[in-house]
Amino acid sequence: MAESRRSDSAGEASRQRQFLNVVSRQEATSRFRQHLHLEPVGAEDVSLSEARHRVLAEDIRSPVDVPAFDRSNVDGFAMVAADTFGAQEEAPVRVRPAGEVIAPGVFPETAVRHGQAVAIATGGMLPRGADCVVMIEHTDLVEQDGETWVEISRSAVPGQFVTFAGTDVANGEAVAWTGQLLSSREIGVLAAIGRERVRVYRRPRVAVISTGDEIVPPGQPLPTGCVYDSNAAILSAAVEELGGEPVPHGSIPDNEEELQQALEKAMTCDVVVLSGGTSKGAGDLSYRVVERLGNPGIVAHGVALKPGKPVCLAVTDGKPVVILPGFPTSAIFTFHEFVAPVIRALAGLPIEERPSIKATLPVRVNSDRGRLEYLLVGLVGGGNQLAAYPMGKGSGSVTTFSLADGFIRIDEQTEIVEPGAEVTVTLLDREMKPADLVVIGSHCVGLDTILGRLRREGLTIKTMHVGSLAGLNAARRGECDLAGMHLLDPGTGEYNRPFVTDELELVQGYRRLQCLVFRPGDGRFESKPPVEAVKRALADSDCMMINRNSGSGTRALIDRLLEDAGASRDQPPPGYGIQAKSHNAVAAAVRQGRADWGVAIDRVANDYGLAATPLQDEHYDFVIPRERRGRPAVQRFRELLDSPAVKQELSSLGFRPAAAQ
Ligand SMILES: Nc1nc2c(c(=O)[nH]1)N[C@H]1C(S)=C(S)[C@@H](COP(=O)(O)OP(=O)(O)OC[C@H]3O[C@@H](n4cnc5c(N)ncnc54)[C@H](O)[C@@H]3O)O[C@H]1N2
Ligand code: MOO
Repeated sequence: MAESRRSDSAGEASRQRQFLNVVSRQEATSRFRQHLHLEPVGAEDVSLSEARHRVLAEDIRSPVDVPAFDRSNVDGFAMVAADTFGAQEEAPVRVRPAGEVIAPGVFPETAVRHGQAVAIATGGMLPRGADCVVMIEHTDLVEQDGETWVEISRSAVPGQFVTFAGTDVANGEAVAWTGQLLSSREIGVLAAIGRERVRVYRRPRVAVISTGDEIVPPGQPLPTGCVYDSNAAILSAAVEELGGEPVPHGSIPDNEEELQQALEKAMTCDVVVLSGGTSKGAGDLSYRVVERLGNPGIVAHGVALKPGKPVCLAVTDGKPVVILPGFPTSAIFTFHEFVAPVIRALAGLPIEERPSIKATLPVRVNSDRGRLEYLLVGLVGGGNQLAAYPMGKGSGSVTTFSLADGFIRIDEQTEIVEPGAEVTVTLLDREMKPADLVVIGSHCVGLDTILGRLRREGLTIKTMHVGSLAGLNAARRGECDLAGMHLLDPGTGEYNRPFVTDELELVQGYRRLQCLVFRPGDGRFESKPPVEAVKRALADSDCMMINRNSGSGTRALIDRLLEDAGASRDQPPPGYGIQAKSHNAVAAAVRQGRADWGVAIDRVANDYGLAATPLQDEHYDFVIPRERRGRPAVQRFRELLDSPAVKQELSSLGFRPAAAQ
């Protein structure tokens, strides 16, 4: 797959059309809406058992009273309240029992007169003449001179323990309205008024098409260079959430004919959503196929938005056809921006207003001039001290949208937003639930296992992987409960402790083994001490390294290793400029042959089937803001960290608990 794409595009690269005709978001929306009929696509009758998550297409009035009769709310005696006046424990009043016991569902035969009481069950129908019910606990049956009496030890008022007919729902009262999304709660009411079928809007059918030679359906092996089709899954699920019916059309390779056929089939749906191939690059075919649609066809291709610039909006005979950018964050964002409101309208749902919340941006953000930027953020902190952290994984990320709490807008004119700026965060969910434990900092699978245990204990945890230094700073500002870090102080050669300031407490975590990693069998490195191995690498002009980002502990280690091996600062070895941001990225590059050596922890090297020569222990510790030490989730974290079970689990993952030092 990857091969054929490469050779095709080599020929076509020079022929790609270069530019999109970028318009503003408002302009794109108005051009798009102008050609659409934003009305429900139709209605149908469904039974109540199929009605959940459907949108009502009728106002519903009750044809009955609920309850339909005056109902007793307790087990006891139905009687005339006036007969109980003055009754008390020491001076009960006596009435005569009438013969009947009124069970629910039975029409009472007895008419109650003054001086009488009829036994009645909860849910029973109040008999003629009675105006109250006295609970059985406040009565006693007594025999005197061969006669039975009911003694009443509490006085009652008229209406006591009775729900009169129509109190809950009156005959003719409206109980549900057109446009209402039916949940279990409304469905209960509809059943109570006797409805078995309801008229609901037909779900708009939304064709979902993925495009690209490299797109592989989940469940199949993933060839190198390919990606799993996540867009189809998230878009289909989002369509359902919006009241539509997703119609999957699979992923179509970069072949114009096949794409044309898929589009023709998809045209039976009410909305067509494609993803990928919307840029004007050589392999980008989607827009060329959509371009052939007429009346009017493409109304906007290129919107001054980030993410989402290459989104392509078309309408043909009133039917929306949208090509979303292939990058997952761009795809879902532009879907929510342009397509979701259309699906809601076609499904008969009202416009959705997302709630917003004020927060402070703790870090500097650079934005492109000329594009309205939607920056996804995670919120941490509490009360009126929320900090909005940019999620920062870019348009290609699949996790950003699922982890973010909301987004901020950076307008077209703004290039820099300074740290400390107050921002308005539009929330993705309707409410912000505070987590029991907020963890910011460097990511580690060892930490993941402890957090996994806390989650299983029912605690809610929010994690943000921003790196050691940003985590440390967040902890200093009190934005998190815990920050995982592995910072090497080049001056002292000590990990973490030199960075701990007064407001923080250092908690010993565990040790990870940093190694020189390379492919097994590479004679330049195998069985050689690290400095010797790197000397050989330096002597071989074909040998390519992979570096780490500056500021990381691993980078300090790499620089020291290169210095010890005599590398020139002015002429760093090939690959020094490539700065991967994680152990995994280093291992993947070496594994796939894009680099020959790098530095990573041994556990990751093992996972990627690489050989690893030990360099030194790295200390992965935690800092906790002192003011947060008393929080139950923090205490529980520390207990777990010290527990034999966790220590054993960490050892099995290749880490050494600090105490074992
Ligand atoms: N020279 C330029 N190149 C690009 C520009 C530009 O202005 N000039 N714009 C960039 C922007 S912004 C975006 S967004 C992307 C969108 O490109 P396409 O819509 O043509 O998407 P593809 O190239 O097909 O794919 C992009 C990316 O997304 C992955 N992808 C595609 N489909 C799926 C899927 N169903 N599930 C998961 N991932 C998917 C695909 O493999 C690519 O990695 O263009 C930039 N380029
Ligand atoms: O604008 Mo693209 O949609 O950033 O990734």
